[in-house]
Amino acid sequence: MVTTLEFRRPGVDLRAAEDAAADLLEALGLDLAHESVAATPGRMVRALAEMLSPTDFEMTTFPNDEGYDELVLVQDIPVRSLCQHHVLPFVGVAHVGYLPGARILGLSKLARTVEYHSRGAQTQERLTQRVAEHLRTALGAKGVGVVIEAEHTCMSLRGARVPGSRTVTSALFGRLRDDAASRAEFLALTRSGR
Ligand SMILES: Nc1nc2c(ncn2[C@@H]2O[C@H](COP(=O)(O)OP(=O)(O)OP(=O)(O)O)[C@@H](O)[C@H]2O)c(=O)[nH]1
Ligand SMILES: [Zn+2]
Repeated sequence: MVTTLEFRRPGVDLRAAEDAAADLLEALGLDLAHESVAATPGRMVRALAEMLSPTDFEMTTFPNDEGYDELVLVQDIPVRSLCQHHVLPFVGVAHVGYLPGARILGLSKLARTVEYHSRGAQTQERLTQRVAEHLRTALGAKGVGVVIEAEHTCMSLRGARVPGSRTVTSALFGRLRDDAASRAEFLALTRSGR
């Protein structure tokens, strides 16, 4: 099981959210009287609730019987999250790696950890740190590294309007932070798609 996310109150009231969404859209000048948009506040709330609700999972690990001591890296894990300032999506990829200790992690759990922490409204910086911290705590690895590259729609679709710009963040622990060769190898592998 995984830890509770920060910046989140317990309890979701979908009914209250739907009423508020209808008020919001009408206050912004949308006419919800027409049949084709009458259900829009409910859809909007369900879509947001889905993006804000993480799903728990088991962090399956296995004994590192062969003593594998090189980098394990999963590249291009999709990231979809919401920025906490505008509640607009930011979308991109994560590259997540670790140097195993006594145990290795089920590979899908790297992607599940990213997905778990992506559900919410946050900064990209905090998302990157949360994924790395989660893996560090759960795995007892000798090193953990996370790089996220994402486009923030609050920056590309409105405001500064800079489509195609990517924000790159990283969080490194242990040997991937402190050992120059391991750090360089990890960062070089995460740059291969850029
Ligand atoms: N550090 C950080 N900033 C973010 C993230 N997502 C959005 N922001 C920024 O949050 C800031 C909010 O700035 P404000 O000036 O309060 O909001 P705004 O008037 O909508 O700003 P503009 O986006 O520049 O139009 C903006 O600069 C966004 O680009 C993120 O993940 N990390
Ligand atoms: Zn934003």
